[in-house]
Amino acid sequence: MLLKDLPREALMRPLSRNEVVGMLFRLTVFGAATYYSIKWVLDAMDPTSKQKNQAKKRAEQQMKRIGVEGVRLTEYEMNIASHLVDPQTMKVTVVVVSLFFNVAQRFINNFTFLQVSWRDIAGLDEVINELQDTVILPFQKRHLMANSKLFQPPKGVLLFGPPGCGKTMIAKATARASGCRFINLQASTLTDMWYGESQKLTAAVFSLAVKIQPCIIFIDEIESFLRNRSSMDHEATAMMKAQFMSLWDGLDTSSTTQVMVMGATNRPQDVDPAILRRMPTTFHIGLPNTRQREEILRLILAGENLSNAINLKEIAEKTEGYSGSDLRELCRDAAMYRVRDYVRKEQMRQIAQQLQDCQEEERPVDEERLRPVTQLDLLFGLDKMKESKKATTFMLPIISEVALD
Ligand SMILES: Nc1ncnc2c1ncn2[C@@H]1O[C@H](COP(=O)(O)OP(=O)(O)OP(=O)(O)O)[C@@H](O)[C@H]1O
Repeated sequence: MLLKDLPREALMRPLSRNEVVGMLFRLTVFGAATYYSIKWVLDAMDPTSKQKNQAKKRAEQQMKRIGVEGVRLTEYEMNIASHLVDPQTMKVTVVVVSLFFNVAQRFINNFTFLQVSWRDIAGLDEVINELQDTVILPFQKRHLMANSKLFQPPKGVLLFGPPGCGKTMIAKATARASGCRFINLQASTLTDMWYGESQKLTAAVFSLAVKIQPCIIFIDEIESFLRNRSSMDHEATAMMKAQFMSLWDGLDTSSTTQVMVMGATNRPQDVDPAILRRMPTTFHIGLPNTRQREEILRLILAGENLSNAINLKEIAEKTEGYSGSDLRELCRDAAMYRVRDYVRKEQMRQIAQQLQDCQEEERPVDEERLRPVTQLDLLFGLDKMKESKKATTFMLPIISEVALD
């Protein structure tokens, strides 16, 4: 029946109460159905929606784990919250909170769990003591000097030195000792974004840090992100750097803000001077000397089954120019020799048994265990490392000549 076929009185008569309620009900159901259908279609078209939801959940879990509850976060802050590290367990969960597919992909398989405290760092007592006085104490004892503008943690700290010498470990242990929350910010999180998104994320870094303070924003390889400005910089990059600095300066407006930016770099000469000015507290984490190398070796090998004839001093003396990370690699190699020996012995035993066609004999308990690491293992590991170092030094000019594209 068409509208014009209805009698005029039927159209003019006022609606009864039940009719109005019925109509409102139908309108509500129709509105809700339309809303959810459109949402469903948009979600189905958005390739990142599943990740967004997972990310949101993970960010919430992460916030709960570090003891922050009831704080409302924006989408961008959620993204940054995924880089939070629990200072007490020092567990970092790099999770997929990124709202952007390409960046999310990079984090997808990157679940890492780290536990770093001062006890895991050897040979850097002087740096640790200095950090204790200048950075950690102001965070730990903030209740004592709440009104003092002088006794505040520095707003910027720079750790610099060659690769593999413990800068990242120091940063994480500092956060743990000071009880700060720790945002482990990778430059790519901010720089790979579409135009405009970088700025929103940069703002989110600081707003999140303030919401969850006390907080350390850690930027590894800071020179890749805040390098010397040049006229060749992309407009978006230049704007993002300027915004980063202005937000950083903004931390100074309140004496009660407990947020610190900590950067680490192997190339301080490449860091923008304006950034260096904002990090007046610097710590040089250099290559370890003989005594420090011996301490690092002792720490790395602690808990391992070592032969009584081990002489770590000899190894420390023979590893001039090695970083802590090199020493760990050397020890790993040395420890592997005994595994290889064990496997070989096992294979020989099986072959011998097959040849004799005899039943498996009961083996003495000692044969079930790995033999201790010996001095010879360490010396073999050292030789191997020297060879590979020589090869990389030889390869470097060749590699640098190869065009990257
Ligand atoms: N002083 C140290 N004590 C114990 N282990 C160390 C020390 N220095 C380095 N290491 C070992 O080397 C590894 C790398 O250290 P870390 O990542 O902190 O170095 P880094 O200076 O930040 O390097 P990069 O500049 O390449 O990021 C550590 O996981 C640790 O095993």
